Amino acid sequence: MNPEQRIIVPLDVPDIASAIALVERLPQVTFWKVGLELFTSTGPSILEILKSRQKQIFLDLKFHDIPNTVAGACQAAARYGVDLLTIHSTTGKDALKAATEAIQTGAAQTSVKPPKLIAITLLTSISARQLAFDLKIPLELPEYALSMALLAQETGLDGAVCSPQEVAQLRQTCGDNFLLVCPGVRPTWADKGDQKRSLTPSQAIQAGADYLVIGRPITSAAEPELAWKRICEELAENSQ
Ligand SMILES: O=C(O)c1cc(=O)[nH]c(=O)n1[C@@H]1O[C@H](COP(=O)(O)O)[C@@H](O)[C@H]1O
Repeated sequence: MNPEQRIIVPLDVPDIASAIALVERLPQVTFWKVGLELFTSTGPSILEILKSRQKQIFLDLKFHDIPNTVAGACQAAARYGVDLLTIHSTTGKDALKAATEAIQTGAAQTSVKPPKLIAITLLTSISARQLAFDLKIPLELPEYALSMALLAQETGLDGAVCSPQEVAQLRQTCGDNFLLVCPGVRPTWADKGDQKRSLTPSQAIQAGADYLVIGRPITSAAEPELAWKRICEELAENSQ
């Protein structure tokens, strides 16, 4: 895979017109993420639009509910024929297991490939301090993120979403066949915004990420195509 194909750009926009405008402005992007904002606003029509343009789709709905509800949602999502789908590790073993079974059922109903189901370990907007003092988790952050990834792996999920700061450890422990997707990635020249545990795109790839989710550094740039190009050039330079 060339470095550009490792970048997933989120369509974090409020409506379908803005989503189409962004997709048309960045024709080089092969992998788009549809998340809570856009899917809640447009429903599945945006997925059909992306598919008609031969794009890969990360449907990032971050499911978090009881096993029965999560299974129903996963089954429905898998019918769309998307490439990646998210669920929180903290739904627990029963819900994760139910989800892995449900995506097979859903995909079979529409004769599509099941999505890769990946687990959120710990949102990249949470700092070590917030984990300890707000969420009252009595573990060091890297240990917590790793335990959430291992829970997902043991339950049969395809991979995990983690911050670039934890990806090396997860790669080492979970092995090469476990898909690792890193949001919270920031080039040196971009604002961190609400991301708390970031590294640069090159650092994240070198640490073992399969895919990077990079949003605002590209989508909020005055000229998104130039920001995209700059990131791709930095990745290419550092992959030699
Ligand atoms: O699942 C995700 O993609 C995700 C998980 C996570 O822990 N942190 C995180 O930022 N994301 C998503 O990654 C994207 C990051 O966007 P930027 O911060 O603009 O680069 C957003 O669409 C988030 O919803």
